[in-house]
Amino acid sequence: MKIKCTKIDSVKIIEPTVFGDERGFFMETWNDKKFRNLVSDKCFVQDNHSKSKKGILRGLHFQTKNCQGKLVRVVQGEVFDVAVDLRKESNTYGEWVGEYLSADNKRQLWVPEGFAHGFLVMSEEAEFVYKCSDYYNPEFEQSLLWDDPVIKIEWPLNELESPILSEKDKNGISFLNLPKIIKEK
Ligand SMILES: Cc1cn([C@H]2C[C@H](O)[C@@H](COP(=O)(O)OP(=O)(O)O[C@H]3O[C@H](C)C(=O)[C@H](O)[C@H]3O)O2)c(=O)[nH]c1=O
Repeated sequence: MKIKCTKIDSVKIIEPTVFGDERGFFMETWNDKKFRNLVSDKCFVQDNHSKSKKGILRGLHFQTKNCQGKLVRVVQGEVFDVAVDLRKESNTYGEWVGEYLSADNKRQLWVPEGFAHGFLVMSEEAEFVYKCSDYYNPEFEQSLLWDDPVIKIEWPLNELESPILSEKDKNGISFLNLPKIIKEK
């Protein structure tokens, strides 16, 4: 596996080693020992899987308690995946990074705790799977506005007027009104 840096120090791109043959391909999508040695000492407690149609934007979500680190990848289609640094002590606080993840490029993104995360579906359909370093805690889940005027994420909307959002995401909070992110478990 290859680990690549992004413009935010702790957000990493992971390119797994793909073994192709006449049957198709094989790859290790997660190996605890390699992940801990090369990426982060976090362990995972929950796997998630979602399917979305083109133009859907899920996010930008974060939890103010039980903050979740996420190892994300796409198993069908393509998304533009975004992480926003919400760690007040970070020198990249309020900055974002975006990467195209697809079933074809097999790239993964490590989104550490303390980030808001979301993605825009670029293909007709996309299936998104990811590992989380803590449990879902709806009581402490927040949605940061996808088009926050301070963060200024450059979503590749292309011909889309605006993305398709859940009611929760339509009513997200602005960066300037962020609650204190609580690190405790
Ligand atoms: C996240 C989650 C949701 N749910 C239930 C709650 C709702 O009844 C239903 C759909 O939830 P939601 O609309 O929040 O799903 P997404 O919009 O895909 O949320 C995710 O979107 C972005 C991409 C993220 O990074 C987060 O992991 C996650 O918040 O699943 C659960 O039961 N467990 C869970 O861990």
